[in-house]
Amino acid sequence: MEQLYLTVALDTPLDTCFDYRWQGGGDPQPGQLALVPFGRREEIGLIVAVGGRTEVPADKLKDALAVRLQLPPLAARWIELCAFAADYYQRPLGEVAVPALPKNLRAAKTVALDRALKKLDKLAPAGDATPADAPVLNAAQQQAADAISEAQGFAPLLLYGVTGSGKTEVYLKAAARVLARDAQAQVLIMVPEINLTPQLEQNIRARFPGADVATLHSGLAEGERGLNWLAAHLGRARIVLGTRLAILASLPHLGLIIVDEEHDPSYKQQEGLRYSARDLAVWRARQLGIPIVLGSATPSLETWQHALSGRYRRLELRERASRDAVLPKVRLIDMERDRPGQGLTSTLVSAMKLRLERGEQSLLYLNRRGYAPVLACDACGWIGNCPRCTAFMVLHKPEHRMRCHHCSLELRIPKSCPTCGNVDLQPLGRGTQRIEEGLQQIFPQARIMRIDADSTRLKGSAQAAFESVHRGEVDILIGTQMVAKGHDFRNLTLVGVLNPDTSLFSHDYRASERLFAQLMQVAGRAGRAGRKEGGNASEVLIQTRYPTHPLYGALMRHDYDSFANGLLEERQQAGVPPFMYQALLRAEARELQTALDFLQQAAGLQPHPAIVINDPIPMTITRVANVERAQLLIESASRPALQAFLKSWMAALRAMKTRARWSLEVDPVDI
Ligand SMILES: Nc1ncnc2c1ncn2[C@@H]1O[C@H](COP(=O)(O)OP(=O)(O)OP(=O)(O)O)[C@@H](O)[C@H]1O
Ligand SMILES: [Zn+2]
Repeated sequence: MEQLYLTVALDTPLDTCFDYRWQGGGDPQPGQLALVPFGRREEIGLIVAVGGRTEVPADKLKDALAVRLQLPPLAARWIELCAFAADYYQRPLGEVAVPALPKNLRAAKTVALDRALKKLDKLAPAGDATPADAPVLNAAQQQAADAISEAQGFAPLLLYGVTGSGKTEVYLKAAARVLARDAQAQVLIMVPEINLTPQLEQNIRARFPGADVATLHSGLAEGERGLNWLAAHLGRARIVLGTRLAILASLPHLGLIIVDEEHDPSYKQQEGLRYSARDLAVWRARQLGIPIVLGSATPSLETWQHALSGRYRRLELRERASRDAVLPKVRLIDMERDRPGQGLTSTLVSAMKLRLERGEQSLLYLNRRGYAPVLACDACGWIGNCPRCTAFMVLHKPEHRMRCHHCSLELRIPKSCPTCGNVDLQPLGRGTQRIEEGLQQIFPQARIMRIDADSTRLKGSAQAAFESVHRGEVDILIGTQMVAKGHDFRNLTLVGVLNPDTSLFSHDYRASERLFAQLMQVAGRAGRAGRKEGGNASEVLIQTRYPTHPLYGALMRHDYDSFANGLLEERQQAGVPPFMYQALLRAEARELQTALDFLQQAAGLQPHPAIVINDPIPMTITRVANVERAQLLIESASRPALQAFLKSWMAALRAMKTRARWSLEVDPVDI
């Protein structure tokens, strides 16, 4: 028999694939997984080619140890998707494809894989229970759903619908049609946060009792994640609901992609392979020639620009869906006139009181967790800095700790000032914990709940918290952006926004886009069910020192269109994305100078006429966990030119000798 060689992609920074001899029999296919010796370890890799020849000399060639023949190969289309991502984000194929697989499948032993396959085999197919009733779509929803179903081939559609306009129903209708048309078709529905999956999952299962539904997100236990991944890969799961990592799932019969809240920053992976799941989703839809729906009340400027230029088709839902529901009235509270006590103005307190009397819920939004952002000494001016970062230690009172939000260091709260001994240390500013404490004093009878990253550390606690809000066991909810998006609160008629001003004057040109989206989203949690008999009109109260700022003006008018158009004009004049393409080279070292020197050298490697290479600068938070960090911004008006430059530049960077650790990010969002 002819000798077989496997070309295998491995999860390593070396930008190449590796050949192995295969003497094990069977019929290994590209797209299957192989266990191979690599250095001193054994690793699972993806077989990208199987052939009868290799360039590697016989004495250098090693044997592959095993091939997972029981696992049907990943489709060529899937490998192409990974190869595209690898190419675009300047990574080797193996660093994209292998980590995209669930851990259980990548294990050196096959117990977990075999068990999962057996379990799936035995699992009864989804039943034929009667689907839950769907509301009758309104005319705008119907039109949007029709447009999606009628789309032929690759069709990017922006579903631009105000908060509470019933975008979910449009997704479900479009999904139902795809599933009905083709007995194998699969639909991928993506949401930005794990917290949003349970509510939607329940909804989907009730609506599609005959279809297998699989969820994919980082909150799942390994076993379950492996099982769900396999269900998708084997074509069993007809609907896959997931967060950003689901974009790299194997879906051999994918017929429709839906990206809910497409503007959400969570779609951007911020470590390792820094990909945009939304951008990859669009690429995947194009590759497969299928429709993709990007849904949002506040589309990203990138998507908005594509809709304006006609590359994406815009479908609109201008009205709220529930009977009698209208968008809430937005009012600004001038904090110079109505001075807050405990962080809350009297206007806001009265509005909350009214809700309590009527048995309606209020939501307070403050994007800052902890008790106070800093602890200080009035006597000598000492401030509680993190010893390892250029950042303050955040006071966490219920946990009796000072915490650094950058390196996670925890310290005891000092009883007295470390410099002068003063025992009267003052917390400055307010986080969610301190607001919660104030609320308990103002409304001792009210049921108050705080939802933020600290209150929901335990697995399942976030879901439990949201469920109790939905059940009406909470009168006042205080939270960070976790509570702002997506949730369909039915009895909430007041939203109070605390302290949004800090983002108004940020040096980051994306800050106002983000702030506006956040405020519109959180405002959108109020008044979704329509006005009850004798109930309050829903309202949003924003505490600000800048009541005349145009951003707030646009917010009061619920006018995303002109706000977005205005921002796009500014961006075009300033020559920033989406009118410019960027990449960011980051370097870290013990000494800042080492990082800066590396970047300086990198900047001088290859001048290029279509590329602007800026000066290296220290990052805003320069030191994190005793590591100094600097960055270098690369820009070009042409994406292909930038891509071509990065390719050869990366090769040159890899050849450089430096003590700095570095990484490249394409389309960075935090600069
Ligand atoms: N045609 C309809 N008739 C009556 N109620 C509807 C209809 N469509 C949707 N709804 C209800 O309207 C509410 C809001 O819908 P949904 O949560 O889908 O809004 P959304 O557009 O996703 O909003 P957001 O952008 O704020 O997440 C839900 O409670 C939903 O059940
Ligand atoms: Zn720190």
